[in-house]
Amino acid sequence: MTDGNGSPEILDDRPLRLVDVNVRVGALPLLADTTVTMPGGKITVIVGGSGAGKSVLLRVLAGLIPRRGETVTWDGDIELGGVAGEPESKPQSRTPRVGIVFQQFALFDELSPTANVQFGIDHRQGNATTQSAASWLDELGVPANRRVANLSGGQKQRLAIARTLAAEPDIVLYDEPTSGLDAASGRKVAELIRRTQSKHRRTSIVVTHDYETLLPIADAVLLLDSHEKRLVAIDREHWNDIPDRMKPVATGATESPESTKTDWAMEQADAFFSATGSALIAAIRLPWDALPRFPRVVWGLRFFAHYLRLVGGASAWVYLALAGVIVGFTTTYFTFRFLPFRLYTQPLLIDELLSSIGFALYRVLVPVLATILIAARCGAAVAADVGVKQYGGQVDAMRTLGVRPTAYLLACIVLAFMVATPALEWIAFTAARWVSLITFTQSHPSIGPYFWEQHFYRNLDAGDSSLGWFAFSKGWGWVALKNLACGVGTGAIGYYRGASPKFSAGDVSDAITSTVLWTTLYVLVVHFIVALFEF
Ligand SMILES: Nc1ncnc2c1ncn2[C@@H]1O[C@H](COP(=O)(O)OP(=O)(O)OP(=O)(O)O)[C@@H](O)[C@H]1O
Repeated sequence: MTDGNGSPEILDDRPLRLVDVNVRVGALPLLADTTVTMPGGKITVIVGGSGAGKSVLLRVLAGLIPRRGETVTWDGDIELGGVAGEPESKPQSRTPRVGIVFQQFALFDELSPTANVQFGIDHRQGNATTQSAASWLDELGVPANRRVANLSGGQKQRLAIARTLAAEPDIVLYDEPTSGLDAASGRKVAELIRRTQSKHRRTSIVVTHDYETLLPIADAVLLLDSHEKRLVAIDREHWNDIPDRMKPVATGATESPESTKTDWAMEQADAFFSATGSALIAAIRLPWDALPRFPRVVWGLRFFAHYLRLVGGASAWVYLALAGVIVGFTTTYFTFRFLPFRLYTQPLLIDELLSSIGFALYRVLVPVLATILIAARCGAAVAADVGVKQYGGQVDAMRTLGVRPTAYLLACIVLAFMVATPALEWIAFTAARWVSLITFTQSHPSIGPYFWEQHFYRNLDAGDSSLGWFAFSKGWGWVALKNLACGVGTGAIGYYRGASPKFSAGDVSDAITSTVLWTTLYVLVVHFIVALFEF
């Protein structure tokens, strides 16, 4: 949808209207039967005491909280643009899009400032080229050649604003835009919001308790009254009274009544069944959700490269090679070292033992060891990456840009595991067979490497060894099956544990721990089940 100039049509003059909206946290209301209109093309500042529910309301407006959310629930109507029933209301040509500038910025740390803005541009509504990423950075005064992690708080804030505006939303929500900034920087951010709002004509809604800094840029002010549980419009002549009306919510006002042991047990059982149900649904949906249907192919490839580096990077090669060295040495050295009645049995069994070692390493030991190590190391890495993105708001930022997080994250993670798991296992097996050869020739100097080679591969020989042992030997299909089943499952568990709601850094750490637990258990079960059919 574009205007006459080829730029996307912006529904800039449409009001945002809440009709009979109720918002609850658990059983306790934050908003009750609230009907209010926020003017289109203007800045509305929503103020309220600490804990009144401003951030929850903003997330409801951004579409980030479903009506029947886990803790927060809401009902009523939110009309984004166009007031139903009013004669002057224009017909709505498309669903208006809401952009949000998150309190904690929600920037992609692994991308450059330019790439962060480009992500917004590439996922905007409509295809017309308007402003480039470089000119957005220039306009908002963000250095392009610095890592995102090294930007100051104010620069990150401006970059977050640039990314949100670059996606050309119809309505821009700002969550506590001056929090964490000193008074001078706060004023600069307020001026910036005013300036960009005048230039880009978006309906802007700013949620804050820093009324002193943000009231000067307000066209309208709403107070989130925590006693009446309503949004109350404050006329300009009463703006001076706002500090008196912004009482913090009394401690315990939103706390549940003291819970009993039975309640606690019920909650735990509820949480268990709900988690099990979600896991089952996720497992059923996995083939569909993990299909690489990228909204933009170039971004799909970028996320794939990121996860391939994370899962199959150089440190993983070294890790798996070391594991191969250890398993290659122990199997070869100790088999002969502790052979009973060695003097008599070794001459009889030496060739059989070598071919058994080769078979066991290739079909069982290296696959089990490698996939367990991959599950722990790479599963944890993915859970940490996605967990930080969930906690830091990047997953929500994707949603507000109209991108399903599974499209880039889950699909790319699963693909990365499908590529990296066989490659890492090949590294482990290669290390194991070389070390087995060295160990054998060192411990049996009179026999030599030719004997080892003749017998180590005997049970694996598929008749064509010209293209390498891993993929063209007997039973490689079983090895590949175990690799893929373990890789896909590990990636999916890491993603879903990371993407579950996170309210603290501790939740991220819990997700990593539980990922290691579940992925390693899962891998053991896969090997057990496959072994029943394989042997
Ligand atoms: N997921 C959740 N689970 C339980 N309680 C929640 C959740 N999210 C918000 N709350 C509760 O809802 C209330 C409103 O929270 P919210 O973060 O919206 O307040 P706020 O007005 O933004 O406060 P502040 O200005 O201090 O950030 C608080 O009592 C908070 O503890």
